[in-house]
Amino acid sequence: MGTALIYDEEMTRYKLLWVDPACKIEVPERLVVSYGALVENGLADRCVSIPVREATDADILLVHSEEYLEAVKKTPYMTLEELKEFTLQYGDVYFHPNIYHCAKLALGATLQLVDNVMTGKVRNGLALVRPPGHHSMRSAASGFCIFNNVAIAAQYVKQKYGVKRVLIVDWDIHHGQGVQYSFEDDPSVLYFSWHRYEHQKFWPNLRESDFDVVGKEKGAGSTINVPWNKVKMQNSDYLSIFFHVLLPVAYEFSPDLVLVCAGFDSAIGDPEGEMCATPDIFAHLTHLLMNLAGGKLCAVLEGGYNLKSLAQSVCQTVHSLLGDPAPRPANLEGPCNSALESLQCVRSAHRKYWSCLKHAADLPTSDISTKRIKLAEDEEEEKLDEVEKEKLIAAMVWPQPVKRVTPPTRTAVVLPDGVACPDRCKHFSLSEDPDPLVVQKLRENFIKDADDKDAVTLSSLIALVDKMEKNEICSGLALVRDVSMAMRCVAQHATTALSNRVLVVCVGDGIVPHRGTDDGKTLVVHFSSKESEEQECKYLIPVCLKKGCSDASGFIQAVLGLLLPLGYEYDPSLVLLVQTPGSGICDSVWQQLTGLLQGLAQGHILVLMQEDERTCIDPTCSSLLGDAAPSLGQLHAAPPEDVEAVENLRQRLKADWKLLQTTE
Ligand SMILES: CC(O)(O)CCCCCNCCCN
Ligand SMILES: [Zn+2]
Repeated sequence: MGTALIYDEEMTRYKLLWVDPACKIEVPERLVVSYGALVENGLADRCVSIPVREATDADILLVHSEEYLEAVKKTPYMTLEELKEFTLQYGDVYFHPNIYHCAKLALGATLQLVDNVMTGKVRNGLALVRPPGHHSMRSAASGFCIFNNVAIAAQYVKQKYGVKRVLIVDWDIHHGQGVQYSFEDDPSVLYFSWHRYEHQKFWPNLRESDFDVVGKEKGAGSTINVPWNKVKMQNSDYLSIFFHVLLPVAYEFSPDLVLVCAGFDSAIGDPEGEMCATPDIFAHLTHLLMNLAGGKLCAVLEGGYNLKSLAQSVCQTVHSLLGDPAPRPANLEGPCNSALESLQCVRSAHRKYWSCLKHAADLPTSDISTKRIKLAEDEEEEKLDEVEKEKLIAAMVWPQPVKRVTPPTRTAVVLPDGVACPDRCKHFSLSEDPDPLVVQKLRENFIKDADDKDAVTLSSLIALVDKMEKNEICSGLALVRDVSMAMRCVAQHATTALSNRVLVVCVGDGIVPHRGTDDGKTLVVHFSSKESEEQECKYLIPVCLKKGCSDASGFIQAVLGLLLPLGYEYDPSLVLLVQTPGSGICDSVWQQLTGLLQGLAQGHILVLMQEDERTCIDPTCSSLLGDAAPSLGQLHAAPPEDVEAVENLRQRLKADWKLLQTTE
């Protein structure tokens, strides 16, 4: 299934008609450069183009009041003076004779997107719209927003499709208070937002944007606010929040649909956000959400005011929606102290609502709520000259995102004779006889007692890894007689011949390679149900889960809160995913794991399985080909000893692996 792109240039036909410093950044060029970049990069053509429609009154009244709608309906006939007058009653927003029309198109575009995703015409998509929506409230426009596109879309799918649970991820740098107000007592809509806050000093300066506002009555726990109390947040800060707050809760919540308030003012260079996360981070944020809800993800443009980082971030998002491998998450360090403080506060505030956070630490000693009051007092803090600051931010530079080309072959498979090659995959076997030298070396190192068949298989694997290195093949699956031997051989080849870093993920109680773990060339993470005799060290991490990998909840929480942070910080060039017999892992969990790991190593993942594991071939290939993994359904609480085991591991390893930190 494809990716929808919904855009109409009519939405560029309104703009600010008078002087207002607060609104001057919201310009038509935002859409022009975004759509232009998609066309220029050949991305628009790869999407399914869906036409916009005008939202109806009924659509708008799903969230907004009649009196508000009636008032907005009058604006097309107002004079300039009347528009200015009308605008004064709201904050940081402007009206224009054509903005009501455009607001109906923005909402209509959003609803077209959710209709096409919900009816299975497409898997996911992006609605490139303005005016944005997440600040507008039942009876008020706010923050450039007229109608609350995403909040209405959530009500719309609940009403029209009987959707039980909707996750809204708001990665715009402003708090979408309009969305929060719409669902604060509604447990069926989980609203997650991070936002520049600076202890309530940043717009919209609301007390209810802080981490301790979690929703009301039945909705308690279904509002997650992550305040950024400092600027210059980086990729590591954003990923830490995904790994240790959003993803664990999202998997426990198990939404039927994911809506994204896709604001890109959280990217570097933006005058509003003043953050330092690079556009390619949106490749990962998108990818990490794409295995939820069976892949049903609707991204709707909110903010983004640096025309260069906006266009790049939009392209990164669409690349990922199309299933293109993400660029490697280069040189991540740990979250900064301020981000850690927010992370700990949010996890602590939600401890009692989400079993995945049950073991979260208490509020940090330096309780940041007191800072809120103190800082609010000394308002006259020196304000950097606005113009100077804007010049500095506009002068920010960052590396051009790497080109994301999908290799000619997406997935190659090495199978025993007589096993059919799954469709869409390419059967891989050695074109010519194995190089005698290579075989000789293999014999010496790995296959003393094995027969010639092994030699051919191992030579095929080496050839396959070489083609992945050259980006001729993206990913691979091999069914082999002896997974441990194959694992050691591939790891050895990849680290020596190709001088790469290899992340080896072992699932099941097989044997793990000890080689390479001391010099950091290999990082081995081994999930099993048995206490390991292996000596834990920085690069050899045994994860012992009571029920092994058979308990979906315990396992997926270990993947999200432990394996992904390790993998992203390690940043391998190849991922080796090995399933040893008796792992007990079920297909859908295995597919989630395979899907999530493809965010690493530019998607270069080689899966090794025992040759008699025939049933796993199709689900594994489906995931390697970029199909979304099936939803795991609502997860019950993980076995307490597993949550504890992962928590203890994190505490022990966080000195070496900064992305594992969850407390100051
Ligand atoms: C969609 C959105 O969240 O990006 C809208 C942001 C509105 C910002 C209002 N204040 C602007 C102050 C200018 N320095
Ligand atoms: Zn914003």
